[in-house]
Amino acid sequence: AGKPKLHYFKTRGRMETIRWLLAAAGVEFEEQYIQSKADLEKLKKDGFLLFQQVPMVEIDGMKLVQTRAILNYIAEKYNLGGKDIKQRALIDMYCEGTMDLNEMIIHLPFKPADQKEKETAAIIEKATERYFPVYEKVLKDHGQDFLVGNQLSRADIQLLEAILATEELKADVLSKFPLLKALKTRISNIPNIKTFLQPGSPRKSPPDEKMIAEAMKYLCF
Ligand SMILES: N[C@@H](CCC(=O)N[C@@H](CS(=O)(=O)O)C(=O)NCC(=O)O)C(=O)O
Repeated sequence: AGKPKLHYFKTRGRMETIRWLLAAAGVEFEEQYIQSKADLEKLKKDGFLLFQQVPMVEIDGMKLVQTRAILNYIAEKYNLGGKDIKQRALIDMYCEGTMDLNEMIIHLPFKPADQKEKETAAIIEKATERYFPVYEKVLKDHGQDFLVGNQLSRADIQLLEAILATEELKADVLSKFPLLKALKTRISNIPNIKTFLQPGSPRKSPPDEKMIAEAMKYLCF
């Protein structure tokens, strides 16, 4: 089978975590950017979008949609989903938490300008009062280099993505979380992830005003 092909906008949005997992697994992928309403309508008309939505990933002869389903497939295929049913349950719990935080962050740019400051403060509050304390305690109690078992899983990768996105909102957000700081350094230095964090990789930059205005034209948030 050829390389996976990702169908989405040239933005982070819901596709960015999929890019992270594929990159961490060392899997090269192609991207077909949706750059107009017509592009999206064509995918829908051609019957490629099961629920008329993107992300859509062409992989192993399938056209997968639904972000979680795509992430689950990639994690399973590339051994990032845990070794047994209990590890899988922990990984699912931790990933749902980081996806809840990440969901707030990806919707922030679409909030009205006069609500941005309040919304950003709410995200920082949730990150530092609800989410990061959980992962800090997990690392403390688990006593390993990774959140689950003693090997890299999607839980570590998705947490790193959420940490970096939160730091873009407030650079010192990890100031009270030494174990998360150490995890960030460890995971960022894993070769495939280090490469993904270098300029020129498929990693997308934070959304800018122009991108948002464009996306608003054909997205219904
Ligand atoms: N539950 C879906 C939601 C997908 C979704 O809402 N996609 C939006 C684009 S984005 O919000 O992910 O940027 C879409 O295709 N909207 C077009 C439409 O719904 O017609 C998932 O997780 O993939």
